[in-house]
Amino acid sequence: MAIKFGRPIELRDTPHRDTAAAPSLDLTTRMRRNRKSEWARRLVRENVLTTDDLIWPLFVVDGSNLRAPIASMPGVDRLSVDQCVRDAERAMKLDIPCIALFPYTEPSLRDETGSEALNANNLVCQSVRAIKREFPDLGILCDVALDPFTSHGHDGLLQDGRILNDETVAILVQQALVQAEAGCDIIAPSDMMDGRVAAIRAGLDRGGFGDVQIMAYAAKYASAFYGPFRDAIGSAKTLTGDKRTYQMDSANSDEALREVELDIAEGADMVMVKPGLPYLDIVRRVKDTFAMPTFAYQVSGEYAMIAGAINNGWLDRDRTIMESLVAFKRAGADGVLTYFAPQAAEKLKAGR
Ligand SMILES: NCc1[nH]cc(CCC(=O)O)c1CC(=O)O
Ligand SMILES: [Mg+2]
Repeated sequence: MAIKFGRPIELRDTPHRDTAAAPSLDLTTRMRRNRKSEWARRLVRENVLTTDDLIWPLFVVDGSNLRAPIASMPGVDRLSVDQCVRDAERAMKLDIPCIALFPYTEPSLRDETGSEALNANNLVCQSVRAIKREFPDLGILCDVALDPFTSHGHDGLLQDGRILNDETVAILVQQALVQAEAGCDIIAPSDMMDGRVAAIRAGLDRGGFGDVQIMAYAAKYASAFYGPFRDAIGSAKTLTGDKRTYQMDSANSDEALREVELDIAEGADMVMVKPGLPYLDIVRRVKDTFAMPTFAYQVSGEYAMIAGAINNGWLDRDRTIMESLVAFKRAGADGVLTYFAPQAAEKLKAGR
């Protein structure tokens, strides 16, 4: 008997037969064959989520040694600067490449024009400096928009019930410069004013920040799913009206391509679609059309829905989180901003 690798070839070549289930349908193709075991599923898996795909948004609040829960985002806290540094350390340990910072501004510091946004020592700038001091290799993304700083909760200047575009852009350029000065790596304009990417790019370049990247919230929809975020930054109660004159209509899709095209032409290095899961069709169109580094934001309301159901025992925690995140990869996203970043990274690092 011929011996190869220690086993009789005749035996090795005997096909495995499941005699108990002799097929009665005459099918050439049976899709289930490739799903028969974990190793076989791994072999044909088309998309994978890794820790490299994650951006973790954090909320900063004044104080020290403080972690203040946010009622509508169970499991997410507002962090004082020192605690923000601790979570930055956690991000480093979990191989999360980048965090995003959002401030809760004291009501007394909010005004009509959002002037605190330009304070080089505001909470965001303090956090960037503190984190960069300890963890220079962690990427930091800062949002550019005025809503955490304005008394009326809008992203731009409000005059006679209208949001001024060009006047707002001039302020956003200053805000971007203040954040770049603090050490921010990625400027992420989330305001949806027209022309802001070009203006910010020019401002950064003039200021000597040619290496600072821009991730444009290019296709950002006027969404009910931002509710918990507005609780977190304290703009929910003060917001007058809604943001439908500058954020996109959720019924539109072609318009997203025009928005993205403009932001790319204006110098965006990366583009974002927001919200996430309800807009995966937009992610796919954007990726297919422009082949740009494309990100999606799984926003606060999406987090609240999933976390709420998990906490009620209605959905399995790990499986739901991982399924929701790989969906972004399947849709063509290169990465996801998600409040589940640490949970997902822990799960990924633990392996299967
Ligand atoms: N312009 C600010 C901004 N940046 C990110 C979000 C939402 C993020 C989330 O819901 O998690 C918002 C809220 C808004 O536009 O009202
Ligand atoms: Mg635009």
